[in-house]
Amino acid sequence: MNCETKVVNDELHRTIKVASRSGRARPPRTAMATKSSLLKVILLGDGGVGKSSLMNRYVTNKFDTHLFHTIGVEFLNKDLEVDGHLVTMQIWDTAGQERFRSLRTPFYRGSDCCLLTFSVDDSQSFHNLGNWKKEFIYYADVKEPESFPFVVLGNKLDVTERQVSAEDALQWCRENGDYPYYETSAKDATNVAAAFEEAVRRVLAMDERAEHLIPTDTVNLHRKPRSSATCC
Ligand SMILES: Nc1nc2c(ncn2[C@@H]2O[C@H](COP(=O)(O)OP(=O)(O)OP(=O)(O)O)[C@@H](O)[C@H]2O)c(=O)[nH]1
Repeated sequence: MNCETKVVNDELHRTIKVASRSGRARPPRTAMATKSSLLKVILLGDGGVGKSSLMNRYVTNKFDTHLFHTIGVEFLNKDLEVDGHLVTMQIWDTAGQERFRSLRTPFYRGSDCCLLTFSVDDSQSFHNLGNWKKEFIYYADVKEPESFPFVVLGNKLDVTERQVSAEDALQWCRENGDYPYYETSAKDATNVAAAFEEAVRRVLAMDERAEHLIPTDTVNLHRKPRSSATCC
């Protein structure tokens, strides 16, 4: 793959695990931060739907018609500014083929957003979205799946023969958690940046909500004092 791509080793995996955690356990990023925050965004979906191509298109603006299947995981970083927030998006591309399952699942933990990807010319890849979501929630150990930010991508929009309609995809998104849906083409770059930026917006919105939930230790001033026990 591209020379910027880093094949993840165990040492790096440990570092990433310490840096972030799923289930929104870490403190929220400050609004309008001057320092860049690190966001881990993971691409999941069947083999061949175009996950590596989407990542490469977004980060390097290149497209390759003859990509090898990903084995395990790879990632690329991209710095960007979204709505005044500086972020470094760490995009994790995973192997979609079933035979590489055990090589990809250890890297789900710590993801801030999951991009569930299918190809609009492959109905099976669309029907498998639910399985990808389940696999992610289980291995990432997501504590609150209902509020976890998923974004759905229907890739290969440039192909002429579709097997999945936009209506069906939108319905799946509505019924499974009201997820944003983007139809993309890694080949001609349609909507690729918009989809990744939406992932960042979803994460930042989660953080802002978390900031408003300030836990307070309250004392009930109206509670009757317990009658003092008689001594001896
Ligand atoms: N026409 C078209 N082809 C695409 C598009 N995106 C990817 N492809 C092609 O689809 C094939 C598979 O793309 P990959 O990016 O390797 O797919 P993947 O999901 O990463 O596959 P795995 O690594 O096996 O999980 C390649 O031949 C790409 O050139 C697209 O938007 N349009």
